[in-house]
Amino acid sequence: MSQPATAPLRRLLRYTTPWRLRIQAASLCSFLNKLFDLAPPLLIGAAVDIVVQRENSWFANWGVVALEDQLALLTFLTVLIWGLESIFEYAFKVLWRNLSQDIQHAARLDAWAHLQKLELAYFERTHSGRIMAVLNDDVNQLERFLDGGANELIQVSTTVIIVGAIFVAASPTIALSAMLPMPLVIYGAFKFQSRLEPLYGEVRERVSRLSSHLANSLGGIATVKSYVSEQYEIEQLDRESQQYKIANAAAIRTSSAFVPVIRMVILVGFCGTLYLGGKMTLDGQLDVGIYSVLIFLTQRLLWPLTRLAETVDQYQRAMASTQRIMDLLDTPVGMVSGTTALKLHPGDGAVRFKDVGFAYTEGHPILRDLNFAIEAKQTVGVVGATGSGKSTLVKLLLRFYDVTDGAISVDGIDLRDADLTDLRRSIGLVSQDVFLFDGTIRENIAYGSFDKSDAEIEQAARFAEAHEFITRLPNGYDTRVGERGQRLSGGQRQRLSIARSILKDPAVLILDEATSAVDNETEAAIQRSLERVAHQRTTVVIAHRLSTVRNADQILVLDQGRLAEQGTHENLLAQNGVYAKLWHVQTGEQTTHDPS
Ligand SMILES: Nc1ncnc2c1ncn2[C@@H]1O[C@H](COP(=O)(O)OP(=O)(O)OP(=O)(O)O)[C@@H](O)[C@H]1O
Repeated sequence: MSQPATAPLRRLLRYTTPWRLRIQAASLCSFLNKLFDLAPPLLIGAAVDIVVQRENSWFANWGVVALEDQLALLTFLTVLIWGLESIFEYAFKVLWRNLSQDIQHAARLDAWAHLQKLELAYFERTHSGRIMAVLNDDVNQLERFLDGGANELIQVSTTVIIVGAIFVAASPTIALSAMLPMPLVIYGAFKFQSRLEPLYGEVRERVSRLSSHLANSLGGIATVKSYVSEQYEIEQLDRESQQYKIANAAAIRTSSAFVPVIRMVILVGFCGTLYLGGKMTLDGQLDVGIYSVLIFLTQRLLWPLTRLAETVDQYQRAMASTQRIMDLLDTPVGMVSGTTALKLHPGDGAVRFKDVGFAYTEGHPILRDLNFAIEAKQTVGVVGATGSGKSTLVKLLLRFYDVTDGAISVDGIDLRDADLTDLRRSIGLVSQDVFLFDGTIRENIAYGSFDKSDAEIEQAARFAEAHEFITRLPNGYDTRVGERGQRLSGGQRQRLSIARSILKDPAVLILDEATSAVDNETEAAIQRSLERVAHQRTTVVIAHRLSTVRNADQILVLDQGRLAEQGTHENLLAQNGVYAKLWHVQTGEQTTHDPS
């Protein structure tokens, strides 16, 4: 959720406070560079003045009477001014470019760091493409503006002020005619700006939809191919891309009109200077030197003002991007860590659910009145029909979400009071959806346990019965697994994920359908390694196949979010309820307790 719309420039200035001194230095260099850049017309005026007025020239009035000395002074001033102009040009370029690099780096990193703090629910309601658009496009847009646009803005303003001042000093009448169109130009620029703002907002929106679409389709490329939906996907992208094109076309139509309009308005001022100044010079009311200065300066005014459109344009885009970056940075963190340390070691980890209720959306409870306790080192099976809330229960234990009612505690500490990092470090999750990062096997096993040695990584792999297949791979532990581990089989991926959990050495291990997607042989191997790992820690096993949890210390049977039954396999069969029915369906067995 974004904060109330504060002006983006103000938000940018607040964000860039640490760089304020450097921004001021860069702005000063931009100003000084423009100041010296505007001096050559004055030098031309002085040259004309020397050759026309000779001993009555401006220089002569300052005490330099000899013509040769006047020319020498003019040459010296030219070298000095051009030298200073070059020095300040170098300085402002280096300063602005380095600033733009530092700020874009910080913005990207801050946004990424803030994203890491946001709760799972944020990612469920926000498209990944939209997030990527902020981290890439918006940050780059800001970088481009700081790289060139900020300097442009300062230099255009400097030009208008200095040229205006020279005109007023030279001849208020001509200044009036030259500057007459200026309010119109500035009004026009702001008018354009306000018209462009929503248009660019729309363009940004379309870009993010386009990225979302791409990210989504690429993620499901195997499904696209298996359903032969390539043409459909092309048409979908065509539609999104068309929308982007249309949004851009509207922005282009408006922004393109600016330069021609401005040029024609400035022409009025230029003609005024030419005609009025010429007439006054002919009448002897204006020095010929000053007349030439004014002519050249009007030219100097023309181009920066025609570029004003581009600059305003760039500014506008940068502000739209800033708004989105700042919105992301200001997104409140919905899941605040508690302060109680929770240093669990294998052998600890008694879990208690007390009157727990939970709803993803208000009014639609998924879990209701859950009451159960898991002793430390116990293995607990959680079973129930699809959609009964098994995975949700695990998500609550990891505190991906907070309970709506009741409380969950580990070793007597309410999860909401516990330090979140401690809590998640104490819990290992092996789920059906294994996620491997695009890196080596070694990096993937060590993910989250970055300080572990190669020997420990290998030992974890042996425990997970993964070592053998890893050593058969061309580069062993250094084999790259590809994006999302695509180059490995499902069973291999699952074994790596188990190795990762073993290396983490958590007090509480959660297996969410960990073996449901693998063949019998792999399942047996995985079961063996899991049993080895499970016996010394609290383990929660979610399974559809009841045989997986048959030996658990207790089994929780969920039915539409409620705890329908609870007990050991034998107890539950004896109860002849939901569990017993499921067992019969899965095994085809009748039990001695079955009265039918
Ligand atoms: N992020 C979510 N937002 C909204 N509803 C959700 C979310 N995740 C799950 N649900 C809903 O919660 C209910 C329980 O889902 P859950 O994944 O916990 O069931 P499950 O018992 O693990 O199912 P399965 O055995 O199919 O994995 C389902 O009705 C599901 O639609």
